[in-house]
Amino acid sequence: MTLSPAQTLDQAVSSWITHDPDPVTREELSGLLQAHLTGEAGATAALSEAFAAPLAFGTAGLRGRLGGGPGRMNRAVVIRAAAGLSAFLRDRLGEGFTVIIGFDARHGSAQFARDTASVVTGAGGRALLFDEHCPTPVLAFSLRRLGADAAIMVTASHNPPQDNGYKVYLGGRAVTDWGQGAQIVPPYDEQIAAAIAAAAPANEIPMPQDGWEAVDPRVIEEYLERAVKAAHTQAAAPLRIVLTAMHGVGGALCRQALEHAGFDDIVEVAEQVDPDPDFPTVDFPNPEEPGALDLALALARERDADLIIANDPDADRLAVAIPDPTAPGGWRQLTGDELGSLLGEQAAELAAFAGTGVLANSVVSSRLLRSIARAHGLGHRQTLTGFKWISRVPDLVFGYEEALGYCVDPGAVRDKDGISAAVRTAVLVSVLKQQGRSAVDLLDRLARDHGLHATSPLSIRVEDLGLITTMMERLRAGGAPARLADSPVTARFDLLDGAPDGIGGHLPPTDGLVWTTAADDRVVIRPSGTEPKLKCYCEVILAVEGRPMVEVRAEAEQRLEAIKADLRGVLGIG
Ligand SMILES: O=P([O-])(O)O[C@H]1O[C@H](COP(=O)(O)O)[C@@H](O)[C@H](O)[C@H]1O
Ligand SMILES: [Mg+2]
Repeated sequence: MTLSPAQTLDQAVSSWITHDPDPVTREELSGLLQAHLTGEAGATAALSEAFAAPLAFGTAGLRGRLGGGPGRMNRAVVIRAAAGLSAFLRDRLGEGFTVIIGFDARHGSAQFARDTASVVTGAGGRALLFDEHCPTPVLAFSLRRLGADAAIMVTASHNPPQDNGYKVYLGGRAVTDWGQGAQIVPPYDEQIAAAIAAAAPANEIPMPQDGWEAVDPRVIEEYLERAVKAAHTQAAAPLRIVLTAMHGVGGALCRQALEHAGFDDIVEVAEQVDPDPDFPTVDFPNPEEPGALDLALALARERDADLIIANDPDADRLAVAIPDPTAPGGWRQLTGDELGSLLGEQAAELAAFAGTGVLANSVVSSRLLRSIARAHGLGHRQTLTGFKWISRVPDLVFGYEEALGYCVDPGAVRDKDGISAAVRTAVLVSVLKQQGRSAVDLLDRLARDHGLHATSPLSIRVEDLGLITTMMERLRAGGAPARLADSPVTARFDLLDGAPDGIGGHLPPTDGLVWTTAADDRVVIRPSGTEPKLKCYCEVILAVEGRPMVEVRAEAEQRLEAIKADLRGVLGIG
C-alpha cells in the first residue's frame, strides 16, 4: 500500500483514498490531491511525506502525526496494524487468541482502540477493551494479570497533540521467555510488520460492530494495590506533594496510589489534572522539556511543598522535583539518571537483603547504576534504549532509563511505570525526611562512594527527518572529534556493530555512536525512535575526594557544557 517505484504519487494517493474507511482523512487526502494536481508545492510535499514509507515500529511501537496516508496515524493504518497483529497471533496460536486494548485521551485514541477491538474480533480473536482511557502501565499490568496473548496501547505518550501511536506488547501463549508482557522486539516486530504489509486494504478487513468484551475494572484496583505494595513500606514522615498529570490520564490513579501509601496532603495542579488532548498549558507535554513543570513549581513554592510528582500524559514516565536551597528558585528537578540512581540504590539494598537480583539501564543512561549494583554484589545489565529491552532482562529487580522511565516492580509491569515509581519515590523521600535527610543528601553520598556521575542531554529537533540521517552520516564519515572537553577521545563504538552488554555479550545492532575520553567522559549519539530529534547523551564522572559537593557539581556542569559546545561544533549547529 506504499509508493512503489512504478507508481506515481497521485496513483498511490488515489488508491489509498479508495480504501480509506474514514471520511475525514479521505476528504483531507482528496483536497491535498486536488491541490497537488494543480501544482501546489505545499500539497505535493505533504503527500510525499505521508506516502514516503509506512509507519514503522520504533522505540515504542508505531508513532506519528495524525492525518491520512500510510506514513501517518489514522484509522486505515490502525485497522491494518490490528489486522497484521491478529494474523501474526492467529498463525501462532490459532483462533481464540486474546488481545487487551487500552487507550489514552488523545485525539483519535478511543476510535483507534474500538477499531482495533473490532478487527481482532473479526479475525477470530477475543478482544478485551478498556471502558475508559487508562495509563499505559495499567494496560501492561493487565496483560500479565489476565494472561492475554497481546496488548495494544493507543498513545503517543508525551508527543505533541498532533501525534498518536500504537504500543504493542506480547504475552500469554505468544511468547514464553523473559520478554513476556514486554513491548515487541526483533524478530517479532519484523514478523508483525510483514503481516501488516500483507494485510488487505483497510476497507476490506472484517469489522463486526460488536463481539468484544469490556475489561473487568477490578484489574485497575489490583493494579493500584500492587503499585502501593511495590513500595514495601508506607509513608514515614508526612509530605506535602504537588502532583501533575500533564493533561494526561494518570492523575486520578496516581493520586489514589499515593493516598493508599499514606500520603494525604496532595495538592494537584488544577489546570493540568484532567485529560485534555490539546495539552493547553505546555509547549510539549513532556516533563523532560524545559517549562513543562513551571505550573507545578510555582504551586510547590506557594504551598511550601516537599515534593513534586509529575507524570507524562500516559503516566509511564515520572519527573520529580525537590526543594534545594542551592538551586535557582529553591527547587531542583532531578534528572532521570539521578532518580534512577536513587531508586536503584533503594532497590539494590532490598535485593541485596534477598541475596539476588539484577539492575539494568540503557546504554544512554548513567554508568552509576553499574557501580551501585557491584557495590551490593548484584548483577547489572546494559541494554538498548527503551523498556522493550530493559524489562526483558532476566532476574531484573529494577530498571531505569534516563528518559524518566523506571520499572520498580518487573513482576507486575514489564514496562516503565510512572505511578508505582511515584509511590516508591514518595516513600523514599518521606523515610529520608524522617531521618532528617533529603534526596540530595543521598545523591551526595552516592557521589562520594562512586564518583559524581553528572549527565546532560543535547537534543536537536528537526523539521526534516533527512537531516538526522545526514548528521549521523557526517559523524560516521568524519569520525569522532579528537578531543572532547579537552580530553582525548580514546574509544569509539559504532552501535551498528553491537556494543558490549556488560556480561560478555553484545547488544543487537542499532543506529548510534559511543565515544569515551581519557577522562572517562562519555557521549552517546542516536536518532530518537519516537520524535524527529537527534539525541546526544553526555556524562562526566568526577572523584569527590573530600571536596565540597557544590564545587564538584560546578566543575561537572562546566565540563558537560564544554562537551556540548564541542558537539555543536562537530554537528555544525553553532
Ligand atoms: O514515549 P514514551 O514515554 O513511551 O517513551 C518512549 O520513548 C523514550 C524515548 O525514546 P527515543 O529516544 O527513541 O525517542 C524511550 O526511552 C522509552 O523507552 C519509550 O517507551
Ligand atoms: Mg509515556
